[in-house]
Amino acid sequence: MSDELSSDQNHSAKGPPPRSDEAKVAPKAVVNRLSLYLRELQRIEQSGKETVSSSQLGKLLGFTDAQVRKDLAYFGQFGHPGVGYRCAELVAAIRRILGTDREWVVAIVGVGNLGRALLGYKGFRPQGFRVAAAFDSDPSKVGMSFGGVAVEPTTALETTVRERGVTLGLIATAAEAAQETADRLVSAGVVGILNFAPMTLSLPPGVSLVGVDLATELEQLSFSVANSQAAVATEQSDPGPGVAR
Ligand SMILES: NC(=O)c1ccc[n+]([C@@H]2O[C@H](COP(=O)([O-])OP(=O)(O)OC[C@H]3O[C@@H](n4cnc5c(N)ncnc54)[C@H](O)[C@@H]3O)[C@@H](O)[C@H]2O)c1
Repeated sequence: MSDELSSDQNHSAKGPPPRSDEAKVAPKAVVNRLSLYLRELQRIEQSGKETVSSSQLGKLLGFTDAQVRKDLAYFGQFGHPGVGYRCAELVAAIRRILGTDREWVVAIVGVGNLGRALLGYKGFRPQGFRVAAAFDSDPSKVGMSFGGVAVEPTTALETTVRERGVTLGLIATAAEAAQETADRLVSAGVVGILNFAPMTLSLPPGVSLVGVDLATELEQLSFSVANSQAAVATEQSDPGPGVAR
């Protein structure tokens, strides 16, 4: 995911309340890990376990216990001596920090291959994201329904966004249409945009932007694989301390 989070987190009346000072200074990598902690804690809760230690949580995700404690310390004190973290309590706290302790109303613009897949994804709702509208400029797609959401013409975008209280927009249009789509969403009241189109968007202050680029993620993966292979090769060729080559 690209690092395009707006530095201005000044959300409008429709958005969440301002986050704590601590949350504002947390690096993006820490915020990314919060989502991972949340997912894992929810799984642990579902398995019937009520508490978890930082080392157990870290182990499940491949992090050290120190990393878990340090990340969470950005936002407050959540552990209990001799108990660890109470899962339900930490889930609630992380949801509050991430702003997903309330429902976000989402619109998807561009109902092609990606837009349809996103509309069909059932994982948004449980995390607090309700997809309430979908738009496409192709008249042949208007009226079709995906994941229970009817596709509307882009001419209805502003009216529908306002009427349904949409606050987040997800752009899955062709790249050329992305900026205009973003401008229209923002003018209709959207305060955050998740952009899948391969296009750098320019947005006014107060509107948050996250770009998703799976090619970048694959580059990160290839970098990681290449480096761990190089590390293994070095280890295998290293005869160890005190051994003359
Ligand atoms: N970020 C990623 O990792 C990633 C992965 C896949 C695709 N993408 C990008 O996501 C976008 C969608 O990909 P796709 O495979 O679904 O493409 P697609 O061609 O199948 O779908 C694009 C849809 O956008 C609609 N559209 C075009 N202009 C529009 C406008 N002005 N308003 C509303 N709708 C409009 C088209 O009618 C079409 O239905 C593309 O920009 C693609 O490059 C990004």
